[in-house]
Amino acid sequence: MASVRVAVRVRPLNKREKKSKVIVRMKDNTTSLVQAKVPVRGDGPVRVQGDGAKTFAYDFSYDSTDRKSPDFVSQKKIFQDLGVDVLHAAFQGFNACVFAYGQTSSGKSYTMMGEAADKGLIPRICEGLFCEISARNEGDAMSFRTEVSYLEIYNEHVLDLLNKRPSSAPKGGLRVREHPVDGPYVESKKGCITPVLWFTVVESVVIVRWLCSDLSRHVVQGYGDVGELMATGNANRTTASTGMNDASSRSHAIFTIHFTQARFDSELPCEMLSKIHLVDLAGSERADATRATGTRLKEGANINKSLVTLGSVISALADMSDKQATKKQTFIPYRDSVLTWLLKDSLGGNSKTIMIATISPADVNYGETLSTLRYASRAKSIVNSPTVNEDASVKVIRELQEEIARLRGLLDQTSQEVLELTKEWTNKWWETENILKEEILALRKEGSGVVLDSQLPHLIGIDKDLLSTGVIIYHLKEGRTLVGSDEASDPQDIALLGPGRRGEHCVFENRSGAVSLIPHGGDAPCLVNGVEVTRPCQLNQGEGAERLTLTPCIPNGNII
Ligand SMILES: Nc1ncnc2c1ncn2[C@@H]1O[C@H](COP(=O)(O)OP(=O)(O)OP(=O)(O)O)[C@@H](O)[C@H]1O
Repeated sequence: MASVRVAVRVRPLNKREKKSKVIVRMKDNTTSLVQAKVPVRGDGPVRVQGDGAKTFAYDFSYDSTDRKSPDFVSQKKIFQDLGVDVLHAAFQGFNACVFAYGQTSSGKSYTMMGEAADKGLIPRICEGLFCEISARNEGDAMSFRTEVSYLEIYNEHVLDLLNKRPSSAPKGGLRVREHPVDGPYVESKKGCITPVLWFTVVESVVIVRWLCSDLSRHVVQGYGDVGELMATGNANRTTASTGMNDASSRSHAIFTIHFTQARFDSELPCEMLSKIHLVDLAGSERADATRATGTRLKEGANINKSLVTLGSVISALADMSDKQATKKQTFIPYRDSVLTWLLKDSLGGNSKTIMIATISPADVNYGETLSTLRYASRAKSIVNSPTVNEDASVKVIRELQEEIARLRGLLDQTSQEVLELTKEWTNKWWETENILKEEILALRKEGSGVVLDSQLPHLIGIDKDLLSTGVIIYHLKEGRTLVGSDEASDPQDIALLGPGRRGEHCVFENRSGAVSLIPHGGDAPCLVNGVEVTRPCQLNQGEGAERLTLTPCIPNGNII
């Protein structure tokens, strides 16, 4: 979201205003209209207006009344404040718009186009654009393309200022249509859209698009090209001498720079398109002040009509921003004039927009100046929603590439997990197999039970607790297997735990599979099938296995 930024500029008194009083004061970013005693026209008797100073705050207040004053604001300063921001926005891929608004002869054309000796914002922005392009061309692998178009809206008709051949201009002017994504554009009156093949070359890759606009677009390579086109367009623009201005613009003029940047970013195509609209509006005028008749009067009426619509659009957008909290929808009358329709994106849409309100310093223009300042103040509340304009197909390619990369990552991660799980499982499998092999023990399922097959004589320790599932197998190795606790002087093969254990409890002697129990006697009782033995005795294995009780430590032990 970005609010429309508003600057107010006051020009010097002109020769028609030499007897007038200066009623505009500027301090920092505020503009004040001081008390004026001027006759106000109306149906009734002439009144004198002057109800105290009115002060407004803007983003910038530019005092250009007196070149000798230390506060004088030059064309250069205005470019530095506003034009540089427009260029930043364009290089970031945003649309931008600067429009000059104000009564006739207040200095709109001077601010936007300027004079040969004192260039205005449009030529300075173009110069700055090419300066920045050549600086960037040296650094990165970015490719730039700049095209310009220049149109005027004269008596509600759109005319191409760069292609004014009578044969090419449809009667009634070019028509404005609206693209669902790109917004309003200009096409031919007949409704047939002439496609134009458009391409950019980035590192030998050609990106091709069809453009559908009958408004001519001119590829420019440097400021020299733009300068020529500007001169052609300005010469073609409808101007006339009026009672207020010797060279009054009788049309609204829109100079548009279509700026495209293309490059490969980590092997992905990246293309940004920015539209910079630089608008010099015709000025509002009073027929009595301009002394217009005939054609000039009709022009003035059309100019005023479209400016009234512009005012309504600004008002509605400002209302909408105020109501934002209540989320109420407001109807914006964009289509009520060609001007507001073409500027739809710039006003409340996808653009970073700046309004320059130009005013006269003279008391005779009090009413018009106050009205301009009020409009400018309203415009400050307009909130736009600029977004970086990426080429749609390039955007899809990038999104798909990103999706592929994401899925690849996921696949790699899953494969790694599968590998690890397989390895873990294989290791376990081999460990179990080895244990089984080592102990020459096989598990065999028979009926509802499990049979332990072992070729070595062994003891099975069964827990006294019937619910316990713990079964321990002790293999009796060839030779002697010592049974006792850790209190014995020699380390014991089978360790007894619990109270009443003796250091050396008994010995199992295995001689080629024949196992004998050798008790130590005394207070280390050994029971075979419940009968205490005090001398060595042979034990059976398999079916006739004995039940041993080595009190109290191996609670029950069977030798199989
Ligand atoms: N800041 C300024 N410094 C010096 N002269 C200026 C300035 N602004 C305007 N002027 C002069 O005032 C006159 C009227 O200015 P300009 O033609 O720019 O007004 P405008 O608002 O575009 O008028 P219109 O709406 O009738 O086209 C011109 O002669 C111009 O040179």
